[in-house]
Amino acid sequence: MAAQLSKAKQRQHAKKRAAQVDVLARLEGRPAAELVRSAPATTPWLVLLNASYDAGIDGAALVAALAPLAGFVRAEMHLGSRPYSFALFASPEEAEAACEALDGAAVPAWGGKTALVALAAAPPRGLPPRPLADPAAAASAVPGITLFAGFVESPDEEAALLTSAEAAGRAGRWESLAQRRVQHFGFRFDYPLNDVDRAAIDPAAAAADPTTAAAAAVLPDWTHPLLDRYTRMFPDRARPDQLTLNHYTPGGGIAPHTDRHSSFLSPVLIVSLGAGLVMEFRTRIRDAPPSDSDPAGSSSNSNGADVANYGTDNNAPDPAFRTVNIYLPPRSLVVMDAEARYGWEHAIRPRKMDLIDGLVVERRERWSLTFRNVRQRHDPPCTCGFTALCD
Ligand SMILES: O=C(O)CCC(=O)C(=O)O
Ligand SMILES: [Fe+2]
Repeated sequence: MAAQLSKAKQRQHAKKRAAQVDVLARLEGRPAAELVRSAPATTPWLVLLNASYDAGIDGAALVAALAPLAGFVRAEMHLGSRPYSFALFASPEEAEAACEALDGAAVPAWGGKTALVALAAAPPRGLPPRPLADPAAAASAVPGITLFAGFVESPDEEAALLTSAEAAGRAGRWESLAQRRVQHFGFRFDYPLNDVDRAAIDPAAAAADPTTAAAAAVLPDWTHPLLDRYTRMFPDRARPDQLTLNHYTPGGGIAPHTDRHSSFLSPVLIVSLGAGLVMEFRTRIRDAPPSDSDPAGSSSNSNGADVANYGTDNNAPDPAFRTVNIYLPPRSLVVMDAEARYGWEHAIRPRKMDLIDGLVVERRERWSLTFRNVRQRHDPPCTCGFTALCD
């Protein structure tokens, strides 16, 4: 520990540290001796006893204190409800030197807070799984998901899209829902009715080409470069004719749902703007009994207008479902097709932060463009076979 402390301060520090070790042992459900040890280090892990998102330190602040220390590899945080985090070093010796340097030091990146640090007796257990960020991993975990980072080609293009979206909003188009606000283009989704309104939004355009409603649906000019790009990537696919623009502030979200099968065809496209975010995908485990947070035992096929009911823990996955978290970076496109479109639900948990690469990152305002093709009366009905989710 920082050597310059007086004897009295050292005693005080040791007491605080012991109290935090007790908290660690209680929350981890293991004796302290299995969790922390005194020198020499036998593992390359440190326990940062009083540094976590709940303790007021986010991922960036945590790393700011650790990155200058020799051999620092990475940190592992919990999303919430723990006062501690973990740090991995390249060797036990480097972990020990880092512990010596940091324990008892006032850390500027933590607002001057005094660090309480211990050598870990074993690697951490029970860390939350990292959201998938790699497109290949996402595609194999949720069949039918294709993630394209950098679909919107530059921050400038992103800023221009957001300016256009905001301008449309100033024209009074925002519709406020429980945890987000939306604007519809082409065709409007009627949440109380739980179906798309098949009368195209732009009646003049519809009158100009009354042959098919799809041809008459007009998406705003500012979306055309994105749709052209998508059509070049997937020349065999129909050009989307419906857009829902969603706007979320931190803490907002969307309940688990599948975009209504009878309202929309496949695929569904989501472009993320302004900020990235972790999206939850889930599919019911066959034969799992209905859980408390899903009392009817039925999944929503509602286009996500309602407020999510996650029971007591806002972050715990529902055991009745196989759940996969995928990080959607800003400017990315995710295409949900096949099983991902029809057999899985997607959701955004209403919280203010996400766990990205082991670090808690505060959410920022996010806009998403959800492009779809309306299932018109002349289209065949859905025959997906995912009966629980199909209307
Ligand atoms: O904002 C998002 O990324 C999801 C939106 C969505 O699921 C929807 O509009 O149906
Ligand atoms: Fe959706």
